[in-house]
Amino acid sequence: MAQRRQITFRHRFWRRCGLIGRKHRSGGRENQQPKRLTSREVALNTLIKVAEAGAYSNLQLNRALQDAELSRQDAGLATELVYGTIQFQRTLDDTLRKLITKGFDKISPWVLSLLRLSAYQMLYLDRIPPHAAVNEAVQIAKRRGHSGISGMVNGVLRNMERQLADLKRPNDDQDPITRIGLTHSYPNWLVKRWIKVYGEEKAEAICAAGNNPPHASLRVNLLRISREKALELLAGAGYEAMPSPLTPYGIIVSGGGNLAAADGYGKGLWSLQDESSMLVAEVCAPAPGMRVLDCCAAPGGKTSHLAELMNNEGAVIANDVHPHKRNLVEEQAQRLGLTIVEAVTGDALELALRFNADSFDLVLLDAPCSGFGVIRRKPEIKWTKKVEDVSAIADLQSRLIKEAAKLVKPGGTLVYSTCTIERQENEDQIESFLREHHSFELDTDWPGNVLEPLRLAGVIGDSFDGSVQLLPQHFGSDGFFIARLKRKQ
Ligand SMILES: C[S@@+](CC[C@H](N)C(=O)[O-])C[C@H]1O[C@@H](n2cnc3c(N)ncnc32)[C@H](O)[C@@H]1O
Repeated sequence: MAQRRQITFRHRFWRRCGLIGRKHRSGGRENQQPKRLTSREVALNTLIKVAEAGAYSNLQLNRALQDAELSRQDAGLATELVYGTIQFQRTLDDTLRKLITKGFDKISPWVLSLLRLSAYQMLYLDRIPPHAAVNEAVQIAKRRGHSGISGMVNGVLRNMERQLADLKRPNDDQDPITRIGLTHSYPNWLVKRWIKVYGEEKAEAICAAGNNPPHASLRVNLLRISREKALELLAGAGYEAMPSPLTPYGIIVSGGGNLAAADGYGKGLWSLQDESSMLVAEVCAPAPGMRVLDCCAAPGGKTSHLAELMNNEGAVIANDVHPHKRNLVEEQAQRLGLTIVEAVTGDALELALRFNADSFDLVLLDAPCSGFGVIRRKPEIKWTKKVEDVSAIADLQSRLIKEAAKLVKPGGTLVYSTCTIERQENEDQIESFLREHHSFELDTDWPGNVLEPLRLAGVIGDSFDGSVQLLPQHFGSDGFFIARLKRKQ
């Protein structure tokens, strides 16, 4: 169970993406001597909000870090504690249940979060001495609760400290679902589904990869700068930057500061985007002058990439159901100097009422999905999503793809993508759509620079059918499904 985890690694990723930053306050505040929270208290407050209010961990942590004004090192620890505790929640609870034989389910939420947070440090973070984790937890319990609670926290964690070697032994459950679920901390229903589709070995690799911190990547705006020049600029600004092996537009970045605050971002030289996500617009391969519809566009990552690939010539209608997200798309387009993007608001289920049938050369449906391809970024979805959510979202996707198809010209292209690895939302959607829509067929005519790295990595083989399922372990990028369909003439 024990793994050496780099405390500052995750923090660097989120800071680079601009999701974590220090708040700059106006003067005078230092005289008021506000009570400063420790990194563990910041982490605990965040975990409590995520558990009780269903807040997104990344947004909640960002807010908490801005308010707390921790040192870079402490912010790194708080980040590690939040992500690690959420990721390994199942395994931590399983361990705690061995020590708390009665009343585990009645423990109040904040005490449970504190126990999990402390257990995570003791079981997974070799750089933190167990006694330090216990002492900190007891101090927090004293400050927040009464002596009974701090006594209980002390008793459970000291007991854990004594049995640590035994508790860290690898899980050898005979049942592969339970073994994988407990080792990598995933719910059994999810592991069971993935074993059924991918087999035991691949399913385990998916689960392991979902616990790895994501790397930061950016997409170069080739209308403004070449990738080589962008690499030079980044190196000059203190980043370690290297070309993505997956896409000619991508750069993988480590070291340095907040990428979203960096000069090149403001000047529209690049956008922050995962490499798998970049492949979607590349598979669309839009030509300059085309009329393109992005059905579910916000915040505009793929919309802006499409417009860049079109050399800012033609039209990209970027639709999203949420009115407040329209600004996000418009801001992206403006920052990148893309004038052909028109952001609109509406339900994609009604797009055929607003636009003429058969009127777009290319329609992209980057559908809302369960998001299991981005568990590294949002670990709480392991615990919040249920099996019935997958069926409900699959039902919406199948209605969306039928509506999107109505708008594609004869001879035009429909691209369907999701950031999930669920067959029901991916391959099954395409199969059932094609069964009912004989005027469409899967299109294997993908750009060579997209196919080559996928072939080299063995992600696609001779039986490539015009769709791909990227798994998080393939390139260390998000799990994504992409299918390209052609409407027959
Ligand atoms: C996967 S995200 C899209 C990400 C976007 N394509 C990008 O690359 O930045 C899915 C989007 O679908 C939108 N959405 C959900 N249901 C929708 C509907 N019925 N009609 C239109 N948009 C919808 C959500 O608001 C969300 O922004």
